[in-house]
This record gives sequence, structure tokens and C-alpha cells, in this order.
Amino acid sequence: MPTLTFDAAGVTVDTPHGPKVVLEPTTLELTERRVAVVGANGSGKSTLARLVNGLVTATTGRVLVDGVDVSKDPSRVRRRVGFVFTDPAAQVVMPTCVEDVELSLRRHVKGASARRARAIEVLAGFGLTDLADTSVHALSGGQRQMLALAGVLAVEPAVVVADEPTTLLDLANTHLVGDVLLGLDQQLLLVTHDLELARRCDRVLVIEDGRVRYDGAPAAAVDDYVASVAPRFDAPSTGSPGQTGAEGVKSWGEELHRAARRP
Ligand SMILES: Nc1ncnc2c1ncn2[C@@H]1O[C@H](COP(=O)(O)OP(=O)(O)OP(=O)(O)O)[C@@H](O)[C@H]1O
Repeated sequence: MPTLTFDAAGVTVDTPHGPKVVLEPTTLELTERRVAVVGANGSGKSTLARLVNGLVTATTGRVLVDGVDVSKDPSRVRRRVGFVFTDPAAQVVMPTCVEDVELSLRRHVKGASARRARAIEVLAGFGLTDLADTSVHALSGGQRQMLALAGVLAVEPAVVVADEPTTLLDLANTHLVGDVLLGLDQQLLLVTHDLELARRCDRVLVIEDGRVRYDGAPAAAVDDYVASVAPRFDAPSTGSPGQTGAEGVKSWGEELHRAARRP
């Protein structure tokens, strides 16, 4: 697997009210195949993920992909790191599905007919063969996210960074896209509010207020996150009548899970 290195990497941005620390200096070495990043809205998850392909630049420290400094050689890093956005509209730009995948392949496959053949192969791998000539505007949200994934994976990146890729999808498409992402051979850095997806990863980072609050095995990390949020829910401290304290916390956890799934 590739190695994603955060070497005291932090991000501070200028705001009208002065400098704001979005991500405190963070040191991590990520070598697992599937790493999830969970945490509250605005905690700094996207910032951490975007550092990996240079969409955000570290203002302190460094981020390296297999030893290559993202800020020194961004184009080399971008060839190795594919990025999947929450909203596929951010990356599906051509009129039809096959043309969209061809666009991804423009630097990788020479010749229009070879490129078309490869694009059709890629679409087939995502179950999109029948939609090759369909307008991208006619796709469902799930189909559009699959097309975005196809475009990213067509060029065989070593790392896939996905920033809340299932947030806009219904339950069935969340499972579909989640299964595809978690089944990839590539290294996956997955920012998600879907705690079931996070639990299926190999390592989970919990981000809180711009710092890594917990880093470890999925079950323990998700439990830590749920426990950190549960007291903020407006629920009776002893749970509903007849509930044990543990059941009360569990129902908060379930509420959190439902809340996290809402767009
Ligand atoms: N360039 C910027 N200028 C000002 N504030 C910023 C900038 N980039 C990020 N922030 C702020 O930093 C915080 C962290 O943002 P980030 O997008 O990383 O959070 P997040 O955990 O991904 O949130 P969400 O789950 O809502 O997507 C937010 O409060 C955001 O508004």
C-alpha cells in the first residue's frame, strides 16, 4: 500500500476575524488499505483529506504521498491520487457517460478509437454499459456518483480520496457506492458521516475541532466518536423509562447515526 505521511501538517486560514486554525499540526502515517475519517460538521475532515492531493495546502509542516511532498510536486501526486467529491456534478462534466470517461483518459490512452474502447471497458466494470451514450443529466444520483467513480478509477490511481461520497445518495446507492469503494484494491481515504462504512475500514480517525481526537481500530474509534457526541443530544440522562443507562446512550448513538445521514 502507499504511505500517506502527515508531518506536523496544519492549516490556518485568514478570515475577516483574523487567522483561524482549521487543522492543528497533525502527524500521521497512513499505510492501511481503508482509512475512514469521521467527525462533526466543520471539524476539519475535508481539510485533512484535501491536503493529500493538494486541493488544500499545508500552512505548516508537510504532507507526502509515498515520500513525494504534495506541495513540491503536486502534478506527480495528483497522478497517484484520485479524488471523489460529495457531489458528482463537481466532476462529471461531459455530455454523455462515455465521453466523460474518455475525458479522464485523455492523457493516458492515445487515439480516439482506443480511448473509446477503453472507456467502454471502464463503464462495463461499473455496470454502466447500457448508459454509455446516455446524457449525464438523465442519470440518477447513484448512477452519476458511479460515473464519477469510473472517471477517477479509469486512470488507475494508487490512492482514492473520497470526501463524503455517499452523503447525497439514498440507502441502496449508499450501499452500492460504499461497497465499490471499500472493495477497491487501491488505498482509500474515506471522509464519511456513515458510521457503518467507517466500521468496515481498517483504521478510523476521529476529528474534533481541527485535531485528531482518536486514531485506531474502527469499532473503538466509532464508539469514541458516538460517546463524544451523545451527551450533546437533548435526551433524558437516564434514557426512556425502562431503559438502562447503556440503552439510553445506544439510542443517542442511533439518533446520531440518523442525524449524520441527513444531507
Ligand atoms: N478557506 C477557508 N476559509 C475560512 N474557513 C475555512 C476555510 N476552509 C475551511 N474553513 C473552515 O474550517 C472548518 C473545517 O472545515 P472542513 O471543510 O475541513 O470541515 P469538515 O469536517 O469536512 O465539515 P463537513 O462535515 O461539514 O463537510 C469549517 O468551519 C470551515 O468553515
